[in-house]
Amino acid sequence: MIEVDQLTKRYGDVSAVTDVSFRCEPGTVTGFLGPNGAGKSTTMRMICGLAPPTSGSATVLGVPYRRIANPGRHVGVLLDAAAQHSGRTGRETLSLSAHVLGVDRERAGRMLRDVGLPAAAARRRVGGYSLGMRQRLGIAQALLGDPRVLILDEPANGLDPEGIHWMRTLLRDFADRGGTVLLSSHLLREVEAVADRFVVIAGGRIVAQGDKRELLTAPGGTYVRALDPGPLEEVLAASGLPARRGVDGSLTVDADAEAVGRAAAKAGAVLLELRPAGEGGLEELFLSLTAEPRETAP
Ligand SMILES: Nc1ncnc2c1ncn2[C@@H]1O[C@H](COP(=O)(O)OP(=O)(O)OP(=O)(O)O)[C@@H](O)[C@H]1O
Repeated sequence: MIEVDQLTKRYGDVSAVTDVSFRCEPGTVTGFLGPNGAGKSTTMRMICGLAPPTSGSATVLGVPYRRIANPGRHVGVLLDAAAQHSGRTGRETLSLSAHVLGVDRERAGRMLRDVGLPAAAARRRVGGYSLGMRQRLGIAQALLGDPRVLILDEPANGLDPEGIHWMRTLLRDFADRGGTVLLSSHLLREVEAVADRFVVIAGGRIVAQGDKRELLTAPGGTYVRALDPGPLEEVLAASGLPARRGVDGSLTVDADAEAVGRAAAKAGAVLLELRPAGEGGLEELFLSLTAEPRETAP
């Protein structure tokens, strides 16, 4: 279980994270999504005790992370795969972690094989690893202590398609055995395939969270994409039907298709798509929720 309660982090004048609250339950994978600079890493660092919050709190397994004795035996963390010591081999890296955690070295060897770093790869120095190999090593490290919770920041970065598939299966199995997973990723299709719940953050604030089914089947309304969205947006606004613009230029309108179609006809808009909102899966939801507010002409 992970509980995040009104976490806020400011760096001087920069509000990195503002009033963020969510829970991750055992037996579930929670996808933590947001555009670059949204506040995902900062939130995860606060959960893991690496950045003190300006206000608010976070607990893992009921206590602040820093109060967990030998945390690697309870919580597997992968925040920055590039941060590993480049002069050590993969095997040395994991043996050292096994020693720190009090895990037998045989398990370290097994973990390396399990994550796809067999003997030849494990004997090489980490400095010569590809990003995908570093991620695999980081995942082996996170799993080494047989934890009940996994906190992974962009674990699929740099993995090849086989690696991404492997990761998905691993996380699903982990959760199905009662584990708790919090996972951030830019790979929306992958998150959609594996996560049970989503937390979406933009500009440091939570813009949506909930069950996958609830979020992806939710809002109703109409999704419309026009060759030039500007005039349509103006007619919609003048008709009392304000639209949310996605970063792909689409508009989501709280109205039925007929009302939007009539507005489009009035605007003389050339439509490329007109359909119920929510059919475009996680990607569409993400784009509509995380679009930057548009600057209006003076
Ligand atoms: N140490 C720091 N000092 C100042 N500003 C910071 C610091 N760390 C993060 N920020 C700022 O906080 C905001 C959130 O950054 P964060 O790294 O948490 O975003 P993110 O969602 O993880 O982004 P990405 O997907 O690009 O990794 C950004 O505006 C970032 O510039």
